[in-house]
Amino acid sequence: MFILVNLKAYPCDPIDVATAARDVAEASGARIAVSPQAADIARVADTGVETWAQHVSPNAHGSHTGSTLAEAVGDNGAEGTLINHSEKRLKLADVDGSVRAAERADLETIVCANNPAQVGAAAALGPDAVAVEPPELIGGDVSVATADPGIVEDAVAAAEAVDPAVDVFCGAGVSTGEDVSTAGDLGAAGVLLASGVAKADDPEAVLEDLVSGI
Ligand SMILES: O=C(CO)COP(=O)(O)O
Repeated sequence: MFILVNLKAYPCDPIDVATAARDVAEASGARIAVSPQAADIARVADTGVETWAQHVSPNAHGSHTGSTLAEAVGDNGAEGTLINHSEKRLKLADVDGSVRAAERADLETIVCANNPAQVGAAAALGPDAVAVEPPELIGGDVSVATADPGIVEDAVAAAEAVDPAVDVFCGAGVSTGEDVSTAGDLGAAGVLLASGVAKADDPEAVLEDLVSGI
């Protein structure tokens, strides 16, 4: 199970979380990545933790003011990127363009989706993975795998029907090792989470609990 911690725009210290994630990953052998604000990618990557962008733009180099260029993200130490997060929705053509931009920059990709139908559409674009995150459960206290196990199972089936090579993640409300374990039992290859770590008083303790569920 891959654990990806999305820091969104939460007011946590990205270096504190990155250092904790690096240490827990090294001690446990678990794969843990941190996805900070684009402006923080280089210094988060410098801690040695696996670093992901929260978004890359569909455009290549050129006259695109305000874009998050995939090549720049990669040059600053990111190994992968989320695309089409629920809080950063893109048009279908731009999801495709962002996946292609990430591929050109050698970034691993996870395309997020609201539901199993969107998971199927996202899988057809050929990312490395897709993630199902019901928007109504994001930021809540109950894990998607507990609140709606069927949506995870249906997402796994939807991706499998389109492209068995595409892994399926789930996210929303994940905060404990038990949540990680339940997600794995439903067929997820990993989890995305944010508030459980970013808002924690002791992110390292939460991460240690999370990896206990792998
Ligand atoms: O959006 C998410 C991860 O990308 C999930 O957020 P929460 O873990 O806060 O529910």
